[in-house]
Amino acid sequence: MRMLLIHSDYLEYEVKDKALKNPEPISEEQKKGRLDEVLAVFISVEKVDESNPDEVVEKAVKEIKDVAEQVKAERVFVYPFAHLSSELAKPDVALKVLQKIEEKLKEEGFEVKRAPFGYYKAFKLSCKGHPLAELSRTVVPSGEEVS
Ligand SMILES: NCC(=O)N[C@H]1[C@@H](O)[C@H](n2cnc3c(N)ncnc32)O[C@@H]1CO
Repeated sequence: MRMLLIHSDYLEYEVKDKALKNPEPISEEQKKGRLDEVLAVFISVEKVDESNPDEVVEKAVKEIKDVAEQVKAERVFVYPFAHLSSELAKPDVALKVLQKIEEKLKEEGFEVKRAPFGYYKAFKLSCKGHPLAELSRTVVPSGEEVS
């Protein structure tokens, strides 16, 4: 899994078109979303993660929590982003992984939004620009190597 973490004044998105034949069903309300004072986490779930999705969820949540504590962010935006890897996991595995990351971050006490899966979306992002505002992390199941 590849993650790009951007500490932001805000992230807002608007769903445009379907990017998959069967995107995640969403309500009218989910077609637009915004969070202020947020750690935006753009995530590409990778094929290597399919060998142990639950473990990669645990590792990702640990990394996100660690960065959020460092930058003092109480909100996290989980954003599916198929552009950080050339070896993507299948959509059904990727969606489940992203849903579990959202759920675990909420259990940790964060306010969390997750952008809809399987769509092209317009988005606006305001990066804060401090030294820890732009970070990347890679997590893989144990025993797998990072390519
Ligand atoms: N920016 C627009 C977009 O990325 N759209 C992506 C994601 O929302 C989602 N998606 C599909 N596979 C994956 C994956 N392995 N990891 C993350 N998202 C995925 O499906 C869309 C088409 O790939």
